[in-house]
Amino acid sequence: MEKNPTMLFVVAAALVNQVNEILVQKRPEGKPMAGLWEFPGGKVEQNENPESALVRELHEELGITIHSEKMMPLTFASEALGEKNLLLLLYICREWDGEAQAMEGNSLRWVTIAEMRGLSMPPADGPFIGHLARMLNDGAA
Ligand SMILES: Nc1nc2c([nH]c(=O)n2[C@H]2C[C@H](O)[C@@H](COP(=O)(O)OP(=O)(O)OP(=O)(O)O)O2)c(=O)[nH]1
Repeated sequence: MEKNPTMLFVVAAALVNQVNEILVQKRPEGKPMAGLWEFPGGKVEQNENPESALVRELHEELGITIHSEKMMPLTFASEALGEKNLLLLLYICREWDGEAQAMEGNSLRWVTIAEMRGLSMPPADGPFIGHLARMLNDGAA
């Protein structure tokens, strides 16, 4: 990333439970886009790869452990975000260890795709909903 300091590199996960609901969390007050619902995740730090960043973020935010072989790349978004360019990688994951809890006090919700369509989410996340819908309807995930 040193050659491209304007890139904001973020990873996030669509955690899908046994009844095809997806976990979303509310961005807390004081952060950009506060109050919007997002997929759990966060910025990739220096010397991390995307998968280890996602494992770390989900452990910090939700107290769960995911294994890199259980996370499947789903899609990505690339768009301007202030003076930077957000590159947001979305993974889908159906298996993890532990029960998701709001370790950082964020509100959490398990939502269906239909419910997700009614939530206010960051602009980059909009196209993710259609990808997830196709994935879940196909039974491919
Ligand atoms: N986690 C997550 N971030 C998203 C989503 N959609 C989206 O545009 N973003 C953006 C919002 C932020 O600009 C960036 C994530 O940054 P963040 O501040 O939440 O990350 P972080 O957890 O590493 O937080 P921090 O270390 O800066 O406190 O990605 C999403 O669905 N999930």
